[in-house]
Amino acid sequence: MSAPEVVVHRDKELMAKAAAARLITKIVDAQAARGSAAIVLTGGRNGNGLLAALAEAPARDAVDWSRLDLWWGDERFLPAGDPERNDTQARAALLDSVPLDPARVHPMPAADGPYGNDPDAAAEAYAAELAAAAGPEDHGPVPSFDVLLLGVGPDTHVASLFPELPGVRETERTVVGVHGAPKPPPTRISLTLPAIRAARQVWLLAAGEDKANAAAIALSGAGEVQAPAAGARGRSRTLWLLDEPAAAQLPRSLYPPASA
Ligand SMILES: O=C1O[C@H](COP(=O)(O)O)[C@@H](O)[C@H](O)[C@H]1O
Repeated sequence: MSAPEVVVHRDKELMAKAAAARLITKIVDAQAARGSAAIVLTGGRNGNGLLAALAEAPARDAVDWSRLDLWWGDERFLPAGDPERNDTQARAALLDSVPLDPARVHPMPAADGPYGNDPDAAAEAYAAELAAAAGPEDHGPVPSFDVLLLGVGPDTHVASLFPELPGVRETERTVVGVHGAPKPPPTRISLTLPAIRAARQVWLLAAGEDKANAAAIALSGAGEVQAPAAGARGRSRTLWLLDEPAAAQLPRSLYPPASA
């Protein structure tokens, strides 16, 4: 697992634009090297901000959208199309405006879908979908995602892994149903830390002063059960993309001066 690297941008708009540019480059490189790319999307303000910036970026046309696999790191377990679902928000921010192959877009099941109102069955089904997409070259029953995006909550949650809840302690399953999440809605589906750690690169996004304490805790040696963001690491790279307000409580030793 890789050690965290920190990049700080002036404000959240610049952070979103820079992250979008970085993601376009990663996708283009992966498609050139392997024919396709696999990305895991996150919900939340910063994840959606990145997608909106990507939609606006002229370089988005460098991506072959038909050779891109999209997965989700977590989902709010609500009916399909609900405005609070992460996939609904991602479609509005970017996905509806690019020529994706629908067969390569893998939303997590909805609460009015084939598993009914059973998030555990829905999580099991998503784990099976991931396992079916994994090949012998992959590291376990999930594909080797090129980039896995994560927003960081003010309480250090990532995906829908919240401090001290059972999901963050999971060591076997790749996807779990989440019950009683402290952030609404209480019922969710989430990748687990073992699934997150199968990604080549994990990028954690945090902007705004309400994220400063979470970033400082997670980057200062906290345990992953108390601070799930601390356990989110990529196999080859773990990148924290912050704006200055979110980085305000970090020791300066953690990042070089003023990235643009
Ligand atoms: O509920 C969620 O929250 C986190 C963080 O969101 P933010 O708005 O505080 O940035 C998000 O990463 C996750 O996907 C989402 O379901």
